[in-house]
Amino acid sequence: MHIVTTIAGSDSGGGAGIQADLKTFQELKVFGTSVITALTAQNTLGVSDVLPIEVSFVEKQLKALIEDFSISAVKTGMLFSSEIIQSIARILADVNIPLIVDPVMIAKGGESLLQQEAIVALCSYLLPLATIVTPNIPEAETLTGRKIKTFADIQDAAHTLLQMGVQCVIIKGGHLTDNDYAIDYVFFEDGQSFSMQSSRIATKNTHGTGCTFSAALTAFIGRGFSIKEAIVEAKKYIQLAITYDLSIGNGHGPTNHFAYQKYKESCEVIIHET
Ligand SMILES: Nc1ncnc2c1ncn2[C@@H]1O[C@H](COP(=O)(O)OP(=O)(O)O)[C@@H](O)[C@H]1O
Ligand SMILES: Cc1ncc(COP(=O)(O)OP(=O)(O)O)c(N)n1
Repeated sequence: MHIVTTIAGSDSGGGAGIQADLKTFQELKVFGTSVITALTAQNTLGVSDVLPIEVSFVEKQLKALIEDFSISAVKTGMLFSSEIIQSIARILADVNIPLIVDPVMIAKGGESLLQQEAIVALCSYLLPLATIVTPNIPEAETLTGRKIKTFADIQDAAHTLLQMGVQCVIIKGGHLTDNDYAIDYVFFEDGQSFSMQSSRIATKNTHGTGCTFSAALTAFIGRGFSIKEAIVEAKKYIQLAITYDLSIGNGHGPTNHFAYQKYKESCEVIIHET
């Protein structure tokens, strides 16, 4: 059994964070373990409060897992503070486990999930350890300090992130809503790149899409897929999870984790080598 770990915040509403990650891990047949960095009081309408976990206790959770399990991939989501980032980076630097960093910053409703001053720590301590980083467009803008409007801007941002020491950058196009397609752009440290295109689903139920995509990626990497295979399969997982979305709650509903195993053979993702 492949064991994977998520280091992230809890979403009481179950659509994002730790809960989305563990549901994805279960569907993709890996054994999920977790390190909780913060509790959020959250539902489909937004985040009403955040309670960060003490740094020493975040460390204890991660050390407990590393001491006992042979972990085949780790992902990070909501990390909240510079102190939490530095402490987990110190521990992860001593183990050789593929690391997927989803640089979660702001919830859909605009509430902050990462303190502003923690962005420097993310770039200095965690990104150099990352196998893959998965920013959406606003996150890529914040990490690189540059506006992204064109494909050339996306390429520039990816190269800046690669220079920070990341091996592979995926800039997700979910926020580029002026397009009939949801296109994600992938760049590797050796200069290779490709884009993945799927049809854009017209729905408001996209709570937790970023968490779910990066969790699927972590599960496939943990199972031993190549980085490219894992990225394409994770794109199929999120495409189907959004296509068969769940209208739960009164705001942005969650994605559907049951869709992938049922419909994966029929899911089309178009790859363009660039
Ligand atoms: N409406 C949509 N239809 C299809 N795919 C989408 C849609 N919205 C987002 N995606 C996909 O979901 C994944 C997560 O992207 P995004 O929503 O940009 O992340 P985040 O939740 O971090 O903002 C990406 O693969 C993106 O292309
Ligand atoms: C606890 C927690 N972690 C992460 C997020 C953000 O999730 P994301 O997948 O980026 O989805 P939306 O916020 O866009 O729905 C979160 N809300 N809570």
